[in-house]
Amino acid sequence: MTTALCRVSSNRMFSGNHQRFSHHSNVNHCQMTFAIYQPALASEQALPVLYWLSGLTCNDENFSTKAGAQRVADELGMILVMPDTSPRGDDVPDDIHGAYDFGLGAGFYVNASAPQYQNHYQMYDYVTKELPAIIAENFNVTDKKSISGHSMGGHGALICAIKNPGMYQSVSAFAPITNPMNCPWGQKALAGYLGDNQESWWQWDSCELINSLASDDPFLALPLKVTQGLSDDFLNEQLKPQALIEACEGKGKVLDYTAAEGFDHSYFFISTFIEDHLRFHRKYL
Ligand SMILES: N[C@@H](CCC(=O)N[C@@H](CSC=O)C(=O)NCC(=O)O)C(=O)O
Repeated sequence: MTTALCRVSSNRMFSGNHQRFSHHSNVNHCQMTFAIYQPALASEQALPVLYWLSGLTCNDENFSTKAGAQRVADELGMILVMPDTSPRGDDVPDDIHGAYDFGLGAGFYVNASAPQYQNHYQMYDYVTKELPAIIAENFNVTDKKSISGHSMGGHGALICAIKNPGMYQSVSAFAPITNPMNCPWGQKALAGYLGDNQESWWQWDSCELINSLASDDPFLALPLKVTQGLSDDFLNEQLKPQALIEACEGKGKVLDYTAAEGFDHSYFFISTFIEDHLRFHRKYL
């Protein structure tokens, strides 16, 4: 079924255009907005896509305006697609206290099964199925795609890659929440979106998913890069990079891990390392 796109804005940027579109989402049952950066080269040939998943409190504009990714994407001939982090709208339920770490701006890229959230919070299906189909239908893209993200979105990128062998050429993350079953942000999100019965939680936890992989799982050969600031205020309580390192080691998975001295959790950190990540992905796209 064709999805009607409504152009929200269009700005010339480097050789190409940074644009925002809204559309009805059939999986989230609401209007969604995404951003896309297309180098001018996209008018001559199909280009590969890097999907970027942002973190808590973000919409499509944080990465677009703060990371400085478009200049490098332009040089490398890559399209960037930047979805929102949750469903939106007056009838979309939020955190009951309006907290920043659940509900609006905090969809965690899972498919909710809890009755009060399952109608709208299907962000995993949105970023892995509905949005890629919309992009393929409306833009000049190849079938090559990679995925990256920050914090909640870094974890989102990891689970999308682990759960979809063959879909992505590479995956990377900035300061990802690695083990949501074992940190306050993750426990709150999984309890809220999936319910208190923890039996299904592991299916949305990157470390647990890696632990469950067979020795010949294609994810174990997928290029994976993670950069973590060592002055990140969330490092020990929420992010726990060691859990991911150990999960990868347990499966003999190569992880290109950089511990960046002095960097925090902000977009100052992301903007410093985004070029490294885009060049990393371009090698595989
Ligand atoms: N209370 C803080 C925490 C929110 C925060 O730091 N959000 C990060 C992502 S954290 C994990 O998913 C973020 O990207 N913020 C947006 C930005 O533009 O920096 C707060 O409300 O700031």
